[in-house]
Amino acid sequence: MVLKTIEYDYLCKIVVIGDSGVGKSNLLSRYNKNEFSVGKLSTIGVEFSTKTLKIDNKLIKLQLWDTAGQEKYNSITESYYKGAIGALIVYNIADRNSFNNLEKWLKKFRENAHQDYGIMLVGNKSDLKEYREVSTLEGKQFAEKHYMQFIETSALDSNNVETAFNNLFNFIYYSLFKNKTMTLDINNNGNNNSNIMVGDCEPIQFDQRYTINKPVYDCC
Ligand SMILES: Nc1nc2c(ncn2[C@@H]2O[C@H](COP(=O)(O)OP(=O)(O)OP(=O)(O)O)[C@@H](O)[C@H]2O)c(=O)[nH]1
Repeated sequence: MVLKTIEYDYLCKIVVIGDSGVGKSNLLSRYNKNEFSVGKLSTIGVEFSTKTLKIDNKLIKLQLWDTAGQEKYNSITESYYKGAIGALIVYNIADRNSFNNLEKWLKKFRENAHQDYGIMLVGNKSDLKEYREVSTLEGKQFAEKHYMQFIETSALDSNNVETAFNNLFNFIYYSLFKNKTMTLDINNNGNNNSNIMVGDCEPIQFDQRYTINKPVYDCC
């Protein structure tokens, strides 16, 4: 008999999307390994990493899919959204074009992902202050209009990188398991939980481990 070790209670797939060069791979390597690289080659297709978090005594394994931003990979990367329940949509605050393309990325995600349980809009390269082309207010307003959280980060100097990922995971976790009312922490004031209002229903029941694909979502 083979005894299988339970490595996690739930597996969640999250994609990182946005134009080529906005810093998706570096945000992930900063978050996962505290590393930053200059001149790394563009991602080909997709790369992924995993992270396991313990929340409310549950082990949540996160699969973070780093997709290629280059147009030529568009048709294949869309297939990688399958089963995803959350996303970080990234633009570069010093590149107006990458901001103008956000609607396109959002549409692709909402059309191809399993479900939208949470999206974090990330304005990366906040260290490039003197080259800024997109104001913080524009970022916030876009996020509010499209029901996303918002944060500005720098993979270069690490500013807000951990907060961006952690706030998104918190948001998704509570949307999935507690079915609560939430207000978005658009200002990201640093306290991950202060904006979360817990509803009074039971956690959603799943019929097996890795069942994020078919959530029973009628508890309230
Ligand atoms: N100044 C600054 N440069 C950054 C930052 N993040 C990434 N970069 C640089 O931007 C370039 C592109 O970064 P990547 O992380 O490869 O971008 P990507 O979005 O993964 O690109 P694709 O793989 O082509 O989709 C690299 O030269 C990085 O060093 C940042 O926060 N600040």
